[in-house]
Amino acid sequence: MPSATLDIPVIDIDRDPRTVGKEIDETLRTVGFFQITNHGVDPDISERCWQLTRAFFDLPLSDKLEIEREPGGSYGYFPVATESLAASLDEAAPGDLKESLNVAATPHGGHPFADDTERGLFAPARWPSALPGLQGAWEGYMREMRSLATRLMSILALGLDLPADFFDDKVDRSPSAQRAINYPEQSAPPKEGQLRAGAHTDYGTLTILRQELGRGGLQAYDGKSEHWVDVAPVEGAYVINIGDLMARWTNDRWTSTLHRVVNPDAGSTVSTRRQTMPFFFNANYTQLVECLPTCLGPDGTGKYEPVLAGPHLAGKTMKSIEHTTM
Ligand SMILES: O=C(O)CCC(=O)C(=O)O
Ligand SMILES: [Fe+2]
Repeated sequence: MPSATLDIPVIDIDRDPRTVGKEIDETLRTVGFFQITNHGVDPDISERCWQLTRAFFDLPLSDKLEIEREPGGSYGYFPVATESLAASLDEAAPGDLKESLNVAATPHGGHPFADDTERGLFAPARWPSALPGLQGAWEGYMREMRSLATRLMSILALGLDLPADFFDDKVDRSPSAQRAINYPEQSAPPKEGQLRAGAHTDYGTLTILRQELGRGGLQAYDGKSEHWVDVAPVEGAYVINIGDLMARWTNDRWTSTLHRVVNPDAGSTVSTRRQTMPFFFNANYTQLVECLPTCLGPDGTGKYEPVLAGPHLAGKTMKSIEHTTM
């Protein structure tokens, strides 16, 4: 049952970055989710990408399967129910009622890969021959997302009392990923325990999600009241949350909040198809993630062992695909 106890704020980020950083710090200590407006993303680039993505999901399955995820890979087209996000938290669950398209960031500035896992996180994208405009539209949108993510990281740094450029050299070769999800109409009832997206936390530093106006379903978990709370779509806004790596980096000052996407009411007379586009931003593959200097505990230490960002991410991603019960 959704509850009104937890407020998911809408934050105008086109103000003094230090003030915005402090508001975000407050939010990430409690809710873990917020929405942003005045974010500067070019609306034409965003809209073109959104519409072409809808056209991709409308293609015949055979055209989409042309770029199906390769065994062992984490990019490309995932047909309905081939991934279970709850499995990333070791919960056995049926596959999520969604299909998705997943594209890796292009490598930045020709840096050598540390190993094959890093190479895999930057796997070259494949595009459907039936929709030639899709590649250009996605590349433009991913540039917008990367620049917004970098700006947000600098606001987050200020919120943590760190210099504005603190994260710059720690995320400039980030193996980020753009994903688009289509949650189709549900003509048959879901299986027991089957959701549009099972309860999970995100894995990396930051997620920037565009969702569809008037088609809800995303819910965040409020640990205090033990209720799921709707993240209602707001016109022109992006939903922002942090992932596990960022929570670890901040020594749990900030929360990587559990979230899920619930099924629409059965027998709805209006369309319940829903599209979203989350952009997952990460830290550089070889970045050592150890407690930030402003987040140390009272005894001057952090509670977690340092980890390398890349292998931490790769381990989580594969779990959600390999442990899906179909
Ligand atoms: O589609 C949504 O609203 C959320 C999707 C999500 O949480 C994810 O893909 O990690
Ligand atoms: Fe998520």
